[in-house]
Amino acid sequence: MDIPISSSLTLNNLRVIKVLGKGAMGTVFLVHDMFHDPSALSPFALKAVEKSNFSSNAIHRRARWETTVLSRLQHPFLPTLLGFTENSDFLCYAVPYCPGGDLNVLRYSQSDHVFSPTAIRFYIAEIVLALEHLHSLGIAYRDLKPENVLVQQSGHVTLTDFDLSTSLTPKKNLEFYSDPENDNLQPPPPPAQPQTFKFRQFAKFILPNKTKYISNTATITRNGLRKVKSARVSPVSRRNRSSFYERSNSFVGTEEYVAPEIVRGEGHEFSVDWWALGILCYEMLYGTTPFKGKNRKETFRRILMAEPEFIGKKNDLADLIGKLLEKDPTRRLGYRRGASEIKEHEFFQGMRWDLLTEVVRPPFLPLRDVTEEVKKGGINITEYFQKLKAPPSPLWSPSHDEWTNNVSLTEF
Ligand SMILES: Nc1ncnc2c1ncn2[C@@H]1O[C@H](COP(=O)(O)OP(=O)(O)OP(=O)(O)O)[C@@H](O)[C@H]1O
Repeated sequence: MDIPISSSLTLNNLRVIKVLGKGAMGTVFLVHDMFHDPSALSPFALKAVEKSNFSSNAIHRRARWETTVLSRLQHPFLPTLLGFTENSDFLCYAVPYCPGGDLNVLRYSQSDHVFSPTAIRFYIAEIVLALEHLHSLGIAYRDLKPENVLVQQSGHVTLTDFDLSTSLTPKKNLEFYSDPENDNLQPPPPPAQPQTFKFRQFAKFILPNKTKYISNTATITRNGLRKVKSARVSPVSRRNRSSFYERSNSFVGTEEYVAPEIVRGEGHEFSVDWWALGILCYEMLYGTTPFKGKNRKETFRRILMAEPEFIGKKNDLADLIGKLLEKDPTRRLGYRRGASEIKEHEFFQGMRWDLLTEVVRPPFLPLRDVTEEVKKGGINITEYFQKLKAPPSPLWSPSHDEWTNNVSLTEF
């Protein structure tokens, strides 16, 4: 069953099934449209960013930038913007729901907390195609990590979280974009065409429940699962910018995943994503990142100085990782010819890149559906937000836009 969703969301029609996750920017809900989809056959993810968090302007810029990026994406391994709306207190946007959790959760569900080389080959190949598409649009992702690789109902991947991405190509190719590091903010253009939701039958969630923060950079879930948070360091001013080929000097990303050129504060470009891909491969293979130190300072020192350690006989995967973790970005695999260089590596020998989307038996498939959760009922998202504000005034009426600036989203 396909349900057309218009680019403009009607918040009053949305019912929250559950909270999917929270990040630095906002809360992501699983919702369904009570008007178009009363049985919740096609739930979708709604990210709500609270405008009272916009104090420094940085979150505001990044949220708008993320919607702008999402509105341009048309790729099977990247999300599409299904709808967008905002009022005085919230900015909300909808993307397809990924019921399989993220690669971090999935890795912890494996024996020994590592993936088989076959699974790594599948996931990394899809991520390479997603990054290739982003780079072709002039977007460096800059936040690749297992937590940002979600698993769709089909078992294929979707990258999420584009607020740290940036445009690196000439502005003439990016006329709709407003890079968060520039002042020129534009509202996102509507999705190119009405999107449709496919009927989804779920079997199992692998999402963690509540998380408990242990530091600025990591959380531990109830299952003892480690979840790395983005190490967001304020952007520094740009340098070394040529009119044709822009380089970003922002210091962004998750500390164990940041490339040496970012640590050094040098300008960086698309190859930071190929570095992060190397870290991701390593973590999927060994269950730990290669340069992790006791603290951020030591991690950064190791990123700059240490070589990755490989266990056992060096194979194609280890060779690929070594070439992606080249400290000099100009010698890193992917620097000269982008994704093509990575696709040509021996690890991917025999890979039918054009048929990846056709793979019907990916390594893991989400198993359980959300029927039970939907049966429990949900809450109208407008009511949800209203519950979070200060006690309503006697003059309050549901038709008024009454959200205050001080509400904070919490789990219900
Ligand atoms: N489409 C989706 N389907 C299922 N879960 C999702 C989806 N999008 C986001 N989530 C969940 O919500 C969490 C937070 O989402 P997201 O990373 O986009 O928020 P954020 O505020 O930008 O986070 P961060 O602090 O990492 O920047 C994700 O880690 C994931 O668990």
